[in-house]
Amino acid sequence: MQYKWYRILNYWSVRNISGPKPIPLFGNTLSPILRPKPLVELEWYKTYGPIYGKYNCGKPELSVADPVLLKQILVKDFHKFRNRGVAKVDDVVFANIFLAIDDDWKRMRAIASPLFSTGKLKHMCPVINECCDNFLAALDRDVSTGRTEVELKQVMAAYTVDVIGKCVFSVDTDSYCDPNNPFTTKANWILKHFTTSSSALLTNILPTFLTKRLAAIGSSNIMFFKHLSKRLISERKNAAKKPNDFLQYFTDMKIEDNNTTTTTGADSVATDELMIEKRALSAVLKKKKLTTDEAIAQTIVFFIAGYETTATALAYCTYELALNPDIQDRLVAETREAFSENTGDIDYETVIRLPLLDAVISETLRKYPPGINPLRKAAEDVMLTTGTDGLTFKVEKGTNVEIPVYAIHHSPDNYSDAFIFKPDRFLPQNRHNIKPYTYLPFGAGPRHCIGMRFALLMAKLAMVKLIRQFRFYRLPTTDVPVVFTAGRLTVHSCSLRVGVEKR
Ligand code: HEM
Repeated sequence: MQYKWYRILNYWSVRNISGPKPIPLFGNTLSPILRPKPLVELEWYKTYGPIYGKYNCGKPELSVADPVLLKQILVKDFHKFRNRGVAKVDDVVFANIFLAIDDDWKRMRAIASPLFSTGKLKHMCPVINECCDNFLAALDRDVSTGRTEVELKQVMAAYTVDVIGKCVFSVDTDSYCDPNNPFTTKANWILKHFTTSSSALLTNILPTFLTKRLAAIGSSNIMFFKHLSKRLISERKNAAKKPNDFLQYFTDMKIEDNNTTTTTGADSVATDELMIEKRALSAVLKKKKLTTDEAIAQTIVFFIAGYETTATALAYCTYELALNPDIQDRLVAETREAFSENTGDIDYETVIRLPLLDAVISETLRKYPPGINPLRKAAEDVMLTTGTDGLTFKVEKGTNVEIPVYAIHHSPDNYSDAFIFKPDRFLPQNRHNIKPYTYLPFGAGPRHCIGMRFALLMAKLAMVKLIRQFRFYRLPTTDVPVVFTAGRLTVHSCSLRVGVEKR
C-alpha cells in the first residue's frame, strides 16, 4: 500500500516537475481546506514557479501560469484541451454547458452564444435597469431611516438574484426585502457545495455509494430549479404570449446557421480567439436542438454561474471604492456626465463605454477574480514548451491542467504593485501594457465565460447608479485587508462591511 502511494505521488518528481509535497490519500487537497485557496495558490506559485505539479488526492494535476503556454492550452491547441476535467455528478447537472464535453458542449455553446449578442443585451437593458432601480429604492428607504452600514456581499447578491431570476425565469424575487427567498437559499446551497474544497475532496475519496448519498442531499436544491422550470414550460405551452427569457429561448431553441460568437474583451487576443472560437463551433452539428432536460440544465447553470460571481465583483468593487475615496470621486465625476438630461437615465452604449468605470471593474476583477479556476483536461498526449526557459515536457492524456488565476493576477512579473487597487492600469492609454494571457477573470479561448458581457453590463449599470446616489466609506470595523475564507475555492470573504450615506 505504502509503495503504491509512493509510486503515485512521485508522478511529477520523476518528470522533473516540482511542486508542493503531497500526502497519501489526500495529495495536496488539505492545504486549501485549512487555508484560503487564493493564498495557498499564490504561495505555491512563488515557491515552485509558473508550472508545478500537484495531486488532487491521487490524481496528478498540472498548474500552469506561463502566458505562452496558456495561449497554447486555451486557444491554439483548444481541440486538445476542450473539456473541463470535472467528475460527472448526476445527469441533470451534467447536461449543462459548463460540464458538457466534446460535441455536446459544441452544440450547447453554439445554441447559447446568441443569448449574449449586442441586440439581446440591449433588449435585457430595461429589465436590468428595472431591477436596479427597485434595489436602489429599497436601499434608499433603509438609509433614509437610519441605516449606516452595509454587508456588501448580501446586498449585491439581492440585486443579482433579482436580475438573473428575471432574465432566466421571468420571476420577481425582490431579494432585498426577502433575502430568504428560495432562489437565493437554494442557489447558495448549490454554490457552496460546488465551491467548497472539502466537497471536492469528499467526491474524490469517498466510495461511490456515499458520494451518491451526498449528491442526493444536494439534489433537493437542484430539484427546486428543475421543478420550477418544468412547471413554467408546461404553463407556457398554450399561452398566447410567451415571455422573452432564457428558459423560453432554450425551450424553443433551434440553432441558427450563422453562429454568433462573443469576445473576451481583451483586445490583444480577441482576433485569435474569435477565429479559434468560430472554428471550434463550426463543425456540422447534427442534433440542432436541446432536449427538455438539457434546456432546464442550461437555465439552472446560468442562474448559478451568473448570480454569485457578479455579486462578488460588485461587492469587492464597492469595498475598494469605500477604501479609495479619491477614485470614488473621479468615478462619480465621470458618470455624472453620462446620464441623459431628458430621461435622467443612462443607455447601453454609454454605460459600456465609460473608461474609468470599465477600468475600475477590470481592476476589481484582477484583484479579486470571482470565478473558480479554469480547468482543462488533455484529450490526448500533448507536448508543451514553456515561454520562460524553453523547457519541453509532455502532458499525458487525461491530465487536468488548472490555471491559478489569483496567482497570475498577483504576480510581480505581470503587475507592479499587484496588491494595490490601481484602476488606471486598465485605462485605454495604459491597457496595452497588460501582457496577453495575464488577465483571466473570465478565462480565455472558445470556452471562456459565455456570460461575460451580460455580467459586465449588470455590474456597470449597478455601479454607475449606486455611486450616483450613495457614498461608501471605510468603517473602523471594515476588514483591511480582506480576510478570505478558508476552505472555499473562490475569493470568498468572511465580511465586507462598509459605511453608506446618501449623496
Ligand atoms: C463577474 C462575473 C463572472 C465571472 C468572473 C465569471 C467567470 C467565469 C469563469 C472563470 C469561467 C470559466 C472559463 C474558462 O474555463 O476559461 C466561466 C464559465 C462560465 N460562465 Fe461565467 N463568470 C461570470 C458571470 C457569468 C454570468 C452572468 C453567466 C450567465 C448568466 C455565466 C455563465 C457561465 C457559463 C455558462 C460558463 C461555462 C461556459 C462553457 O463551458 O462554455 N458567468 N465564468
